[in-house]
Amino acid sequence: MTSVALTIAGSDSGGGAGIQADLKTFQELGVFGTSALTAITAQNTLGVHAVQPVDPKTVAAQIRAVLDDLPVTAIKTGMLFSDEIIRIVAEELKSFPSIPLVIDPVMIAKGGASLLQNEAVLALCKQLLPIATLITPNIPEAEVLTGQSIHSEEDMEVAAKALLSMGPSAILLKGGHREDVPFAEDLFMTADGEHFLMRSKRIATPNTHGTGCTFAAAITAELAKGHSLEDAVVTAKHFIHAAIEDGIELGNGHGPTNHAAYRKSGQLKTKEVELIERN
Ligand SMILES: Nc1ncnc2c1ncn2[C@@H]1O[C@H](COP(=O)(O)OP(=O)(O)O)[C@@H](O)[C@H]1O
Ligand SMILES: Cc1ncc(COP(=O)(O)O)c(N)n1
Repeated sequence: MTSVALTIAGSDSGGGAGIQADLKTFQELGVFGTSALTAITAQNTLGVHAVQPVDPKTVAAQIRAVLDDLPVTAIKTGMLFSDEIIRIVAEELKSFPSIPLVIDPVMIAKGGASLLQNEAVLALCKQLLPIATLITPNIPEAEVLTGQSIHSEEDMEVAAKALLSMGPSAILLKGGHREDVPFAEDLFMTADGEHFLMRSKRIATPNTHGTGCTFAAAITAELAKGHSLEDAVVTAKHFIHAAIEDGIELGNGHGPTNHAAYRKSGQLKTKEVELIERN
């Protein structure tokens, strides 16, 4: 049977991040992608030029239209932009508690533009984190959500525990922004206390536009196919590593990753991704 995933996110006209990255990733992993658009951004590899949020009622109507008819088996959220959109998304999703929900708490684009209004952070914490199967903050997002600064593996562990206390079942704290270390290391931790690190070589490239969206979409696709959360995050790490390694030279700024790289490699699990168990 065809697996179906839903992404609730913003549009990136440049095609590297947002809903476009999510749908390409779903397709590459053999999952039928559906979407609910939260905002239109005029964006390219150099930055965000304009943001037009979608009317919250229209966001809700898109979610309902998809979930009332199609057999969605995993949902992801990306750019949500406002308090009103977050509240209405949470309200809609509360009726579907059995569908795994991945929340990527998107806040700031690589070029520095805000994709989440400051006053919406509280709604994100109160309305969405408690119903999430997994949250996937990067380091700056985890710093905003916890109010703690993160500079080391130990800081990542403390922040992950603080974020789990806000209610999600699990967290994947992405370490891509720790440019002081030669590896790209992400910490996975569940509310049940399981945790491991996923470490890969840091690739020297400016082409990292949409890495967070693509990573969370790959996890969602794997969950939609019925894989466990642990297997989904590991496969997604291989997917994003291949996509960054084979990045595409497009535009004059932060170019996109290559969503097709993992499939083209024959879904090869590279030795460059190392799992480090912790207890
Ligand atoms: N230069 C890089 N080389 C290899 N992996 C990277 C690189 N930058 C980010 N990653 C990985 O890409 C994923 C997304 O990471 P991150 O950049 O932290 O998130 P975001 O795109 O949300 O800011 C993580 O698995 C991270 O470890
Ligand atoms: C519409 C939209 N959503 C999300 C991102 C974040 O992208 P990144 O993964 O590069 O942080 C973005 N730039 N645009």
